[in-house]
Amino acid sequence: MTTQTESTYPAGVNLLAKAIQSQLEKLKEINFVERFNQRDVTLWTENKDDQEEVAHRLGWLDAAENGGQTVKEAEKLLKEVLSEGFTHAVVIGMGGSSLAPEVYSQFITTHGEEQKNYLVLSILDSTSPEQILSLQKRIPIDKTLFIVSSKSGTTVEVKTLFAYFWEQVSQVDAKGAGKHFIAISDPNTQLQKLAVEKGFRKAFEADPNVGGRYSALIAFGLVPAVLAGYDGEKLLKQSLSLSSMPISINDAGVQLGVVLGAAYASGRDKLTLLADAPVESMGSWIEQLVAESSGKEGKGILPVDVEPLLSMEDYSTDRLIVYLRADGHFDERVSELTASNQPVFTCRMPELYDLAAEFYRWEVATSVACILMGVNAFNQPNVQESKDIAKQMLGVLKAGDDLEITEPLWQDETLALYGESAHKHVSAQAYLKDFILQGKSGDYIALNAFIERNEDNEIKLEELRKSLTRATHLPTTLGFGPRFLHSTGQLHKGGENNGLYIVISQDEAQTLDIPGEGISFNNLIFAQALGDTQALESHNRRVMRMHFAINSFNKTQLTDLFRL
Ligand SMILES: O=P(O)(O)OC[C@H]1O[C@](O)(CO)[C@@H](O)[C@@H]1O
Repeated sequence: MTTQTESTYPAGVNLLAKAIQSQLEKLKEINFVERFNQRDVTLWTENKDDQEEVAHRLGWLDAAENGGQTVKEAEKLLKEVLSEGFTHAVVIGMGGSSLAPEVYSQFITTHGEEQKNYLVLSILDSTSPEQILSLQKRIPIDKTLFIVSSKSGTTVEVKTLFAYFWEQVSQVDAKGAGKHFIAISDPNTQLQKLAVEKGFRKAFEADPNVGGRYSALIAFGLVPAVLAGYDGEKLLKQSLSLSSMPISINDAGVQLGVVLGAAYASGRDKLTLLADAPVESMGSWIEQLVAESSGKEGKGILPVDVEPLLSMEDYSTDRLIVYLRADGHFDERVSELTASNQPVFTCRMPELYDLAAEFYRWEVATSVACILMGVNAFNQPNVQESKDIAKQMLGVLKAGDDLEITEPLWQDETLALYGESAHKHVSAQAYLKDFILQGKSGDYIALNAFIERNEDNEIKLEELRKSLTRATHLPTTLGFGPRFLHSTGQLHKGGENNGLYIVISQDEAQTLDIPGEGISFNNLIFAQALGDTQALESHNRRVMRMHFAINSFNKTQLTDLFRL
């Protein structure tokens, strides 16, 4: 085994040198390298049942070696659909089943010269009626291939979005609807059965020994990547360049994992991601991987993704900055951050196919950081809670009953506020100010918005993030629901109790029914917002829900509401 000292680490993290050294000693003490190479599941948990699960979650270590057949089948599929005139593809999936495809899709469009035979790939991971309809407007439905992706095959968003698009496709091609759909799922799931029943064009079986968030280099990532124009063999080869076992203490993934662990041990638990535009989506993928893997048992690394650029004095001292560098746009900013005493680690991705190695680096890094933190990187014990509450609410709505909603703290014709307050106030501003000013050093503010994820809403919420940090010096996060429930949702409930959660829900202008369910997507997204709010409350989190009337969110100046 090679020994390593902190001096082999990049200068950007010199500030963490002592902590890095002590994490390296910790790894040596536990005989990490040998045990990792033997796939010793006790590295992650002492619980026997959990160890059994971990044993079925390490398949990602062999993904690059085993992916050849999937790539061949995906290439054959691409040829076939192109020859039949298909031009577009849409991934219907959540979390691990959709975030890597989003990264693949974004990065290749910035390398147009490498994209020869391909389908225009979009991702649908929302139950917002507006978002579903706006995607539908952007695709020629008769020339679109729907990729229904779900490891478990039972995820509610995937099932309902499939039902909707199956009906839409059937209206233009009643007999041949199945030809517009493929499935990616573990063997023998409900989704695999559905694919047979409905005559899907193809169903890919994913490796069941790989968890959702570690699936970028198996069928869930590879099939959409090939359809988007990547050379699948090249992706696998690039990933192999980093992933050939046995692992060593000097490997890029181990190094990043040690930095994450050292930052966490030094109280820098806010992993601030700075990403160049071509790889901006990589931030969401890392967010899920790191938050869902580490955020449990009162611990966790909080990814702070797509944060608006702040003045140097607004960056709190609980941060580690990681720069995802594709074109060097943020080089100057990185110098400024380093000069103002922030540790910065840079991941370089100048070439398209660097992506594959980068996915692998982060998978190793996350699993190593979790060992150092003493948490199991491969389970998500709190994800089910919001889903259960939402399911129970949908049962109530299906039975034709009304949901029981607590009295608002405050209400006018555009907005209602729900939460707890020690004081009575006469304005929404005063309640919101009280809520935010509970924040103290080490806390963060999370905006959990169950609305359409589009540019206008992103800009609006970005402005709010900026003004919240300016006033409080706290980091902010932004998650669109239900997408974030499959990502940071685990950490919100299972991690440290240091978040202030602002849940945003709204009445949407248009109603969109879910075929065969007797309820609408409007009901579903609302139940998901309420379900998550209640799950957060049950963990004694500080939560304020803002519910907007139809069209009111668009018209409200959020920074006026939050006058701090
Ligand atoms: O692929 P599935 O089974 O639909 O799950 C989607 C996502 O949901 C989660 O299980 C948790 O919400 C993620 O870990 C996973 O990536």
